[in-house]
Amino acid sequence: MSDALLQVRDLYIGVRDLKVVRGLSLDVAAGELLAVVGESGAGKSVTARAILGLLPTGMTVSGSVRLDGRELVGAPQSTYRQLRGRRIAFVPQDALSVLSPVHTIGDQLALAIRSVRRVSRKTARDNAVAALDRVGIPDAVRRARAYPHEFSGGMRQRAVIAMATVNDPALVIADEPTTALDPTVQAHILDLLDELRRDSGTAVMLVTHDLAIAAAHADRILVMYAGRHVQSGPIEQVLADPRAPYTAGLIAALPPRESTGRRLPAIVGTPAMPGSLPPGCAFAARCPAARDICRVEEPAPFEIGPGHLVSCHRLGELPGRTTELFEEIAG
Ligand SMILES: Nc1ncnc2c1ncn2[C@@H]1O[C@H](COP(=O)(O)OP(=O)(O)OP(=O)(O)O)[C@@H](O)[C@H]1O
Repeated sequence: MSDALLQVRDLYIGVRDLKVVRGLSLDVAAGELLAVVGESGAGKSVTARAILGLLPTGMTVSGSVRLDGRELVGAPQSTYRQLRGRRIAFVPQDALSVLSPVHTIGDQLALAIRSVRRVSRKTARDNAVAALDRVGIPDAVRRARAYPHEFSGGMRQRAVIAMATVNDPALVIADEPTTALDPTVQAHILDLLDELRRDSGTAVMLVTHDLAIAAAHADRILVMYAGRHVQSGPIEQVLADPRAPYTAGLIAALPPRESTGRRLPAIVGTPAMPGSLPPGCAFAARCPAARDICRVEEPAPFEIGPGHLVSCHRLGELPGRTTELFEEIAG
């Protein structure tokens, strides 16, 4: 059994009669950054929220989620309340959804600190200012007295990261933390997450639809499609050898590094949705390599190298460079 900090096994998430995540397994090791990538509707956000115990009412979870070896599926809300902000923390896309509009940023941080550590108000306040300073908020003493709506989007996201990391969690789950921000601010926030990870050894599970972000920041990657595992492994290996056609299609659609490069088409068609999943591999309808078996049976993850898994029936029969599958479409 792996001794990862976070172990998710055979996770199913349902809403009404639909299964939006189907048999997903993943690990996050201490100190690493796992990027979870896939198109809209792949189930990235609900997976993140299931791990945090933050799914909306009405959604059901089965399988296993272990943090520090402790099972969380089926645990009472009191267990999650104990863990969140201490061992595991959340950075959502929308900072305003986690910041209180009626308290200053400094007060919110000080409260978070005092909920975990027995320190005086003054010490909590000083630590709050230090936390804002650490995430690059200028003039932190003054800014600690401001309310969330007085911050820019980028500064608010920094404040949320300060809040998430102030009690030194082992794992931060960040769900599209930069999607709402302009590209320069995005880069600063991602660099900040890298920096915090380097300085304090916090593991990060980063949910993103942007493969370029994963390529630049992740140690390992998990590619999802229609609630299922497609490919996972060390980032360099997955990028260099995207064995699953869906991964290859995502890579083929990345803008070229040099402006002279030829931009390849994105994967044709629209993502499969939980209400209308075909039998077999959910990607088959969009996959240039699909054969009969793909339309009948769902592929299971197969280990092609240490910690490198691919879910594809055509695994052994594809061209050496799988991105070619998509170049052919380009004509
Ligand atoms: N509160 C909800 N009620 C019903 N269905 C939901 C709810 N939240 C998500 N879903 C459904 O679950 C599936 C997975 O959604 P999820 O948000 O996890 O996808 P995602 O990969 O994060 O995509 P995106 O990048 O668009 O957020 C989708 O089909 C979505 O419609």
